[in-house]
Parts: sequence; structure tokens; C-alpha cells
Amino acid sequence: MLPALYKFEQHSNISNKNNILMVAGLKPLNDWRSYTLDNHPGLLLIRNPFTERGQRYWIARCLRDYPRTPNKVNLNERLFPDSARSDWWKELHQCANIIEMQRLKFAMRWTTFGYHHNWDTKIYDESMRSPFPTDLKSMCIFFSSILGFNNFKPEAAIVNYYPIGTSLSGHTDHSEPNHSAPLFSFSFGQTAIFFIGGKTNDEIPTALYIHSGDVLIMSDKSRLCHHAVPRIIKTKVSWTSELPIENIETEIIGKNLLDNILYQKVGEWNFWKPFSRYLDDSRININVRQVLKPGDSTLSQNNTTL
Ligand SMILES: O=C(O)CCC(=O)C(=O)O
Ligand SMILES: [Fe+2]
Repeated sequence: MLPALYKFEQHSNISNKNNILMVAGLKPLNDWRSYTLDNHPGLLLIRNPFTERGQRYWIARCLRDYPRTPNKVNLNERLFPDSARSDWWKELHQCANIIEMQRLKFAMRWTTFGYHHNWDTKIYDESMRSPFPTDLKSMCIFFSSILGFNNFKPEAAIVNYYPIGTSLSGHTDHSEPNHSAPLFSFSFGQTAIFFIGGKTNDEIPTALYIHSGDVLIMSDKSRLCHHAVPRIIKTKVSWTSELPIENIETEIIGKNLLDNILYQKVGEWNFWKPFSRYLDDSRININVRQVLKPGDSTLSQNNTTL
């Protein structure tokens, strides 16, 4: 079945009422373009609110830092050594053999942190948890606050890696005991075709392009809707320039808990080159959810759902 056509409505409900400190690497709020789809209430799309340095920062975090112990990765212990499973990016750049390097590059499909997503049981477990990075936490809280989701708590994340040719089949994200909190999805690198359907599998999905830097929010009625990433499309993204030095006020960096050294380094071509190469034929998606119900501080047997 062909995906439905859609109509975007400019969404203007973005304001910094709580006067929350701006996260470095984002464009001024006045320049943000955000949309709703009239046939998918609760779905919000913000077209790339990041500066180029901001995008580079999150890409570098997703590649160099997040797929490291104690976070979990999909790399199978029978196929990859512990060194690769505990620090994939480092191992990738120590590979002497080009074939082995390609194998390792394309094998990385996800890393999880905070509450780890259990791909088999779909049940979160209090003991299966690694720290949620403070920088990503502050960025998610910034987005949720300016959109009016004031009590959002980022508690679980999946970073999905999509080398061109890969896809994600249709599913709903229902494992979280809390279904009323929104889900935040940040995409970088190559463009994706994203299908968003309805609560049941029978509804014809709407197809959207998701470009580098775009932020998708699934809230309210769209939170439990079926969705899929059927295809990654090679798009020309120019990631190659040296960025001018940008001094961020120390006060802002300190409060956002961004890695200031990394924020500077991603502007240097020599440092940035391997990340740029990876992006030439890959997409990265950071998918952040709240797990616990309001007021809960841990999971209990009762609030865990299939
Ligand atoms: O890659 C995407 O845009 C979606 C990822 C997703 O649906 C998920 O991680 O549950
Ligand atoms: Fe999903």
C-alpha cells in the first residue's frame, strides 16, 4: 500500500516560558521551524534546530562515546572481541585490515543506556541500567520544556546506527510503563524515509523525510503509533569544512554539562574527519524515552508492561 500524502501545519507553540538556559549548539528559538501533521495528532517535527557544530557534537558523542562500557551494544560476543564490544569506535580505528574494519563498521546497529531496552522480553529491569549522559539529559529537558512537556525525565535511550541499505521494521514503542510522556528522536547524517501509521497495523502510514538535525517528537495520540524506517537515502551533506573557533560562555557550557573540549574539537578538520567519513554512508538516530510513571523512582513488578 502506498503511504498517505500529508499536510504540514506550522507549529508555533515553542517558547522559553521557564527561562531555561539555552543548550549550546542550537539555533536561536526564533529560527526554529516546527510542524504538526493534521492526520497525526501528537506528532511534532522540528526541522534541524542545530547549528553545524551542535550536530557534529552529538554525532561525535554517538560514535566515540556512547557505544562504550557500561552501555550495551548489539555486537555479538561470538563474533567480536571484548575490546570491540567495550569501545567500538576505538577498535574501529585500530583495525589494520580494511575488510575487518568494514565488518566492524557495519555491524554496529545500536547502543542503549539509562534503562537498557530488552529486545527479547521488551521488559525494563531495575538492575539493567547504566548512567544516562548528563549532556543528553540536559538537551532533552531543554526540548521538553520549550514544548511544554514540563516534567519529562529522560531515562532510557537507544542510539540506532543505520548504514545505507539497512532499515527498521514497523513497531510500536510500548515497553515503557509511562505511555503519557513524549518520545524524543534526534537524527543525524543521511536522510531517512520514516513511516508513521496509526495504533493498529491496518492504517496507511504517512511517509516523511527525516533529514540531518531533525527532531521528531511522538506525544499524546501518536506516542503508541506504529512506525518504521524503510529506507536510508544517500543525500549530499557537506561535513567537510573547518569550523571557525566558537567560544561558548563558560557559564552555559558548565550548566549544560556539554563536553566543552569535544565541542571545540569537532570544528577541527583533522579531528572531525573520521566522523565525517562514517556519516558519508550512515544515519544515526537517538531515541529517548521516559520509563517511570510520575512520582515513581524505581520500576516495580506492577508497572512493568509488555
Ligand atoms: O530511527 C528512527 O528514526 C526511529 C527509531 C525507532 O523507532 C526506535 O528506536 O524505536
Ligand atoms: Fe520506535
